[in-house]
Amino acid sequence: MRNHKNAGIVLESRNLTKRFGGLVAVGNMDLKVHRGEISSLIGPNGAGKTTFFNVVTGIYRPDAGDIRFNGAPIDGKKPHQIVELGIARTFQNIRLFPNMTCLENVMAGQHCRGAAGVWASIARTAGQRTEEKRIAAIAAQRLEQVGLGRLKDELAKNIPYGNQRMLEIGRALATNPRLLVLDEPSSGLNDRESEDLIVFLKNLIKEDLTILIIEHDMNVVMGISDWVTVMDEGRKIAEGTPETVYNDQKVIEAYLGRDDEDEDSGTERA
Ligand SMILES: Nc1ncnc2c1ncn2[C@@H]1O[C@H](COP(=O)(O)OP(=O)(O)OP(=O)(O)O)[C@@H](O)[C@H]1O
Repeated sequence: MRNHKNAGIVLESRNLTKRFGGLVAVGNMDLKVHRGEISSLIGPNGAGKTTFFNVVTGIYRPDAGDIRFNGAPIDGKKPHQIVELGIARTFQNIRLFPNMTCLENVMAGQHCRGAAGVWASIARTAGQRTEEKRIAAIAAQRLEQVGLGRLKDELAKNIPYGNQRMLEIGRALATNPRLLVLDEPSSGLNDRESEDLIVFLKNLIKEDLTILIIEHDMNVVMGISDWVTVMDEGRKIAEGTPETVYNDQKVIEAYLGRDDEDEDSGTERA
């Protein structure tokens, strides 16, 4: 049985389906994310994980099924509305503004949340200057939190890759989310950076935050997750504690492919 840290369900999808033409990228996905936990979504390439995230964060409308955030339906809402409701995300391929400073990148995250929008803020009308200062102060705090305070005036394109990943997380945090959705945050990080990321994320959930993460690195998955859901070919094929899932035959087969390879090599999947 699952031993929940907290009984509340932050995010729930029921029968969620997204098709691309004849391809069922996500099919009848039921998923529950519990408050204050780190839930991982794993599965082989093309399993439908990012598509699931894209539906949750409003990039795609689902073809069927529904999604609830804190009990209220969110399917069909626009990405900025979903941010306003308290879901922030990062992307598999880093999406920063390369020619803006680190501080400006994090500030942009908050502007996306505000009613005025980023373009109005860039225009810097008199009435917005105070707001601008407030936003800069919050952004500076978030930069410190992700360990990049000293780089605030550097252009995003000039900082190391691992720092860019943390900058994206800082930008997401600046929207003050209740649920942080991270698409392969350890991708491209070295072992040391991945370990630091695990510690960082574990500390984050102590702040009453919930995390849903797509992750390929099994060391990260095992080290971080309270609960793991496994997708393959658009479907949920398993869920449970990291240990349960890691030893699940269906999961081992999904990672190895469905040919009759050496069965002992199941422990090598990652
Ligand atoms: N915009 C799109 N148009 C058509 N097909 C798409 C689109 N996005 C994803 N797909 C297809 O949907 C399926 C699921 O893709 P998705 O990117 O969600 O998988 P994934 O589990 O995130 O994979 P990976 O781990 O490689 O990122 C794949 O077959 C993919 O080719």
